[in-house]
Amino acid sequence: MAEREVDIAILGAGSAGLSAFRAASRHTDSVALIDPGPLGTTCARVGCMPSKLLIAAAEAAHAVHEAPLFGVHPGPLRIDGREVMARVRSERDRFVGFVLDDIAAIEARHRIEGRARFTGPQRLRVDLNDGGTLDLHARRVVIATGSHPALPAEWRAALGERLIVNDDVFDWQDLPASIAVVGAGTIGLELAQALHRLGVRVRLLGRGTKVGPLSDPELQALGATVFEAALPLQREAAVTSVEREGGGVRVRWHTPQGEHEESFDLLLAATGRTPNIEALAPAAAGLTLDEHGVPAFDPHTLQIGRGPVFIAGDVNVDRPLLHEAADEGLIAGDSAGRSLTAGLDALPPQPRRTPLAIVFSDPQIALAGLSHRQLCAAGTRFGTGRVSFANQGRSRVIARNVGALHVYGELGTRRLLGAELLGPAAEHLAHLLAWSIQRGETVDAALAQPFYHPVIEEGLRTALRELRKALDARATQPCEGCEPGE
Ligand SMILES: Cc1cc2nc3c(=O)[nH]c(=O)nc-3n(C[C@H](O)[C@H](O)[C@H](O)COP(=O)(O)OP(=O)(O)OC[C@H]3O[C@@H](n4cnc5c(N)ncnc54)[C@H](O)[C@@H]3O)c2cc1C
Ligand SMILES: NC(=O)c1ccc[n+]([C@@H]2O[C@H](COP(=O)([O-])OP(=O)(O)OC[C@H]3O[C@@H](n4cnc5c(N)ncnc54)[C@H](O)[C@@H]3O)[C@@H](O)[C@H]2O)c1
Repeated sequence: MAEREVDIAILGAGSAGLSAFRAASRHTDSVALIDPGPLGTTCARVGCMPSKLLIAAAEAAHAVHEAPLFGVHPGPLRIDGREVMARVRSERDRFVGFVLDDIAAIEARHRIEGRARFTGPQRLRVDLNDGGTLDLHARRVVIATGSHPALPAEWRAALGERLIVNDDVFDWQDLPASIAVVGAGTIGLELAQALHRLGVRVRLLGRGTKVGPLSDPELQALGATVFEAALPLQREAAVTSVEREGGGVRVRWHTPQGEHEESFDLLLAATGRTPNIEALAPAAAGLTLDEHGVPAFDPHTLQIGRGPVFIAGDVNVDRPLLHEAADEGLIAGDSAGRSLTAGLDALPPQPRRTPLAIVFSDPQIALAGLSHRQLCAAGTRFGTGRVSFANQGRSRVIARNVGALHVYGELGTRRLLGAELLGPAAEHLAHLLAWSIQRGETVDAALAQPFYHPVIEEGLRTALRELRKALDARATQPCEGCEPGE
């Protein structure tokens, strides 16, 4: 068995691991980047990029479908599933290719192709892809192993290859005729709506009342109404049985309205993700996992306790988004590198960006800064500025006048704290809001910025004016609808 010593071992060459490698390499040349593959990152291979490619095709189909509203009649819509999927795959491959080029540019002595697990606090065993084994002594370890789809084991046993996850969708040669999508979180909503718009018979089953990540009760209720109108969605749907039926699947579920059953070609499980940590044998490194299956860590150093192990990206479950994974990788790699000389006890905390999350549904959903739930949980005294997009000028002009925006500001300081929205151009409005929040701006400073006419940002101005009124009147948010203890 081969043996080796390194200063820093990085487990996983995804978005977090690659950032960690770059940051760690500024401190020492003795860095090993370990991954069994397939390489190319979740984001580029089976996540952000291919899902947005599928959504882009769906938006094109939807634009044709909606064109008669403007008096434009393009003729019968024909969707060629093979062509749709060919573009998704080829553009996906292009994005993956860039990542593979970056990895290939890393000197071979730094790269280890294999699957790592702990055998001791600073010891790793790597099952090499070539069949060999490597025992590695690493002074520091960065865990950046990502996550995998979580799905009920009994569904896999019952459905075999008819049960799919997001990874499978992006390798399709053609679109299926029908699909049940279980889980109305971010992945379920994005993929179900895209497939629906591409002519696939879809049924999206959400087990709760909520659709997507909105936490503001008013917006949650609006979101449920909007998405129930936009696609075949059933909420409070508990799947009671799944079984093979001919070449497809038979799904039965229960809702407050009664029992339901329907047949589909496939069942797509979009039921959340599990961190890739158990297989690392964390106990061997002395790491204990909390109820979410992750060890306690400092989000400003990514250090686990005061030990030699750091954890970055989706594997720590904290902020499972691409830009956060990249940031966390940088912080973890840098902290691990600094600790080689500075020791493990007082690593400098590094700043984090204002939270920002966007769902590419239609209408888009976005959260910036602190969510309504977080503000309630912290007992913050805040006011809310609201705007509906129903009669917002530019939104109506382009027939995208669906949704609403809530912006939260602190009573007293008048600082913007957070926002939640569902509506047109939410991806852009959320950036403006996140940037203002990060700069520590008050509602008055935000309103002093220029607003053109006629633009969707004028809706944001209306919400800010409403917030100013609420703060002037000292009207605080009573936190109605927040669950006890939140
Ligand atoms: C369908 C979908 C759509 C998404 N859309 C968006 C979006 O639009 N915007 C956004 O911001 N985020 C999006 N995300 C989330 C985003 O993709 C992730 O947050 C991000 O890719 C996480 O990066 P990571 O480095 O933590 O994990 P990964 O990129 O998954 O990297 C983990 C690496 O660890 C390796 N590994 C695993 N186990 C071991 C081991 N034992 N030893 C060594 N290596 C190991 C794996 O092979 C992998 O290469 C989406 C995710 C999905 C699934
Ligand atoms: N646009 C984006 O930025 C984007 C897109 C996709 C994914 N992501 C990231 O990936 C993460 C994971 O997404 P996700 O959709 O897998 O997780 P999620 O937590 O958003 O949604 C999972 C959903 O599945 C439901 N669920 C779980 N078990 C179920 C069951 N047995 N039956 C029915 N429903 C069940 C949950 O109630 C939840 O609503 C997101 O939190 C997000 O950070 C981001």
